[in-house]
Amino acid sequence: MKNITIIGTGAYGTCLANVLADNGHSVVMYGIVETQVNDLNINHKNSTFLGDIKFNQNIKATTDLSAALEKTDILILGVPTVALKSVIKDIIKYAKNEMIIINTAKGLDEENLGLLSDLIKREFAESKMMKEYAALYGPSIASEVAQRKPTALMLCSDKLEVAKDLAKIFSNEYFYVYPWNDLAGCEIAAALKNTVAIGSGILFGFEAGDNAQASLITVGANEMFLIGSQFGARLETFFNFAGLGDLILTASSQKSRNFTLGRKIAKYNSAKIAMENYKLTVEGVGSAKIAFNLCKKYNLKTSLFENMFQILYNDTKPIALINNVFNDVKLV
Ligand SMILES: NC(=O)C1=CN([C@@H]2O[C@H](COP(=O)(O)OP(=O)(O)OC[C@H]3O[C@@H](n4cnc5c(N)ncnc54)[C@H](OP(=O)(O)O)[C@@H]3O)[C@@H](O)[C@H]2O)C=CC1
Ligand SMILES: O=C(CO)COP(=O)(O)O
Repeated sequence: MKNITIIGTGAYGTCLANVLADNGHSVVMYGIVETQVNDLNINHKNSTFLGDIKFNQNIKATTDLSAALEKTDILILGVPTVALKSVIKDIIKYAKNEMIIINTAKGLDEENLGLLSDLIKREFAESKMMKEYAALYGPSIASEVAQRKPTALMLCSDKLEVAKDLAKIFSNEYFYVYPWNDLAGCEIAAALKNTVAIGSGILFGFEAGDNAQASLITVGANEMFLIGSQFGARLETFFNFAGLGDLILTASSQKSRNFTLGRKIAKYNSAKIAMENYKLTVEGVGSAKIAFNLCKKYNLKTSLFENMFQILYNDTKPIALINNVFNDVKLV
């Protein structure tokens, strides 16, 4: 049994804490909001993010990072991409021993137009506190995981043996975790599917039809691979749970925040107004900008990512997506 620390008391961190506590591990969550920490310790709930769902009573939560890192074997990063750098700096300050780091944030490194794994490895390098790096990706809406509904994912690490060992720690009768070693492919797929989901939500909001939505998801999958191949991503990854699975889920489920933002963009006929009115974590906005800049850097022609950038950052009317996205598509 492992000592596992989860950074962030948000939706995803909490549902993973539940899986790991169900598997008999010792789980401590670190959060910055005292009411959330108290809610977890006293009521075994996370009312802010997951309503009335009751969690495993063995989960402990704290606002004391030093205490949270007392005996950590495995550290799970459960905060959004924008918070990663500052969180890692704090972790290094209080870390007591070498840890396996598992990232769950679905994003990319905006500053260096690179992978989050490279950013995280770089941030930890000098401290020598990172024993191994891995990431958990796949179709896993937090509320469903929290309700112990069947979910299948990929545990990715450059080293397949490490991925196999970690997959066992997460796996149980409702959480099916498969080892995989194409980290670049999983990360690109995880980050970019969110932008595709916003686009799919826009089409849904405009009642463009199921044909259009399925076609948009297809364009998205092709362009995700095109961008991913610049990082050495493998085509197979775009068919596994981290690739196809998460793309289908996020680009079609009304439980997805990215898809929901897209619906609101259609409703308000403006991305700017929609974003002002929707304050939940939506990773696809940042990914759209990074994808656009990656395409410029590598001289790639994409239709969906170009249109999504214009809609999200230049207040182009969202109807442009329907008008433009199927013109001159490049398929793999
Ligand atoms: N929700 C889901 O279904 C899934 C999410 N993910 C990914 O997981 C990542 C986290 O998402 P999710 O849990 O949904 O996000 P939420 O918005 O639900 O929660 C984020 C949590 O991180 C906390 N946080 C933010 N900054 C810091 C910080 N500096 N130190 C400590 N805690 C901090 C937030 O605190 P505060 O409340 O104060 O903002 C909040 O508790 C995202 O990249 C997302 O894409 C992956 C799979 C599924
Ligand atoms: O990544 C997710 C499911 O796998 C969660 O999607 P949203 O962030 O769009 O809610």
